[in-house]
Amino acid sequence: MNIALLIAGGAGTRMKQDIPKQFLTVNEKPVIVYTLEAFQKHVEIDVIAVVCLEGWEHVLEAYARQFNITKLQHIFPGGDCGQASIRNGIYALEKEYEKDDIILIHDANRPMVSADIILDCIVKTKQFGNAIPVIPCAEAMLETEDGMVSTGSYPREKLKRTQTPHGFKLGDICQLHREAEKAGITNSVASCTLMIELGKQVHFSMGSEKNIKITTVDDVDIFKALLLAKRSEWLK
Ligand SMILES: C[C@](O)(CO)[C@H](O)COP(=O)(O)O
Repeated sequence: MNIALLIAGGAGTRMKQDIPKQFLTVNEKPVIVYTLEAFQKHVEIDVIAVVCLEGWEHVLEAYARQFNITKLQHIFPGGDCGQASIRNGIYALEKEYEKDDIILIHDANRPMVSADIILDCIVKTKQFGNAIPVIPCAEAMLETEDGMVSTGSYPREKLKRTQTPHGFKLGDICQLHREAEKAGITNSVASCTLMIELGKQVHFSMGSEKNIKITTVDDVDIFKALLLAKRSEWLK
């Protein structure tokens, strides 16, 4: 069984909009619906669950009905940070599914995730026990203490930019979060950073520059351009 867990618990403060970024409508469709559709259409995905921002559950249910997202079977409450939201989702799923089931934890605001990225993540998770899609760093990477001036640089060949979905066995990711609770780690940026903070290794799967995370208003423009490019490809 392969389960997609979409994380839609964030209020989207970096976007400076009243509507959380995952519920913003772009070209007449909410961002989260594009993301749901990517997993709905994927033959390898059996079930979709969403960790949802409080107060938006009914909106999500209505969208699922309107856009025929039949694989959406669970909606769980969000937490006060990403780590807490993921923990809520996986602990709830643990009660219903097997330890060896594969879970793909995905940002609800990454609507351009492709079928190939999802498939490669599943294949690598089966092979290595976990998989994190990555892309190279194309720019020079500088360090700073205050965000104003540089304090050093970092070799970009040694860096990878991480994306989602993050693939795990359900039992392993629950175990990781229990270890984090014991160690007092409460606000790791992502499951991959939590793995590393707890001394474990993550394996890489295929990412893409097109698998964007909609965080700022600029990202919405990039998303619109990518949608247009996809549409022109279909029309060819
Ligand atoms: C998980 C993630 O997408 C990996 O790049 C990223 O860390 C999520 O960050 P956010 O702060 O929850 O948007």
